[in-house]
Amino acid sequence: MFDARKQRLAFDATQARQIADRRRGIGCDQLIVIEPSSDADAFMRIRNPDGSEVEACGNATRCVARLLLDETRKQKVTLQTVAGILVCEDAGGGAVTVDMGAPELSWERIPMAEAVDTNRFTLTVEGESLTASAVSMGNPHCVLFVDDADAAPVATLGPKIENHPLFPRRTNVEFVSVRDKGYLRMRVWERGAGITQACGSGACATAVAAFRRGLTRDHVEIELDGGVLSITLKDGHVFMTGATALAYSGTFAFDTK
Ligand SMILES: N[C@H](CCC[C@H](N)C(=O)O)C(=O)O
Repeated sequence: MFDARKQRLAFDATQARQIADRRRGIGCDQLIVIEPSSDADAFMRIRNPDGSEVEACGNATRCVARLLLDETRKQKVTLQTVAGILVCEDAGGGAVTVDMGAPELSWERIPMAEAVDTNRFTLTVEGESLTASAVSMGNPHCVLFVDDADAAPVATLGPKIENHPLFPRRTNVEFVSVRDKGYLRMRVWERGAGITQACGSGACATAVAAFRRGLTRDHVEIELDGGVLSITLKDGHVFMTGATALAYSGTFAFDTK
């Protein structure tokens, strides 16, 4: 995460790839640059390790919000992304609640390449028919409900679905098993990043997809490899709460020389 509010700092796709590449750079799932904003407390620019600039990153939103809440001592801050403005609130004990906005459920706005019922559609991958759901939280998500997420072929099936022709802007892929109506286990293959420990926007998309299928209630705990997120669906919005383990010694700026 680079704090560029005090100086004009920008990374192109090549530089983002170099920084995010674990073999040569800092190594990360997303590169986040905090920029000034005239419409919110800050602008958050999000790049995947492959250099692609994306619309949402739930976990980064919580981390940047933590930084701003600590710095401003406010109870609530706003963060602008290319997809809109998010309201983030101190949830106590170091946790942050983000209003991730309203999910997008129409196939055209996910986006998908053809008309499907995004609640339940068939995806054919190398001759195998899979049943899936699709949700956008600003970024696209393809959610598959499986018997055991821990046994799901995330590393082999994830990239095939990420790059499936049905998703013209690619997609994040969630493999989910239902423990009960209030608890889900989720693993993720992220667009432009691969397998990660957690995907906040993916957890939000999963909660929406599960609720639409009648598998869960409107509040659910989602267990990811990196920890548990609490998701609440209320008034058409998706609220995500989770603790932040932010290793930062105050704000810092990147030397652009
Ligand atoms: N790979 C995602 C962006 C980061 C999402 C994830 N890290 C999160 O916490 O939401 C995409 O291309 O849409």
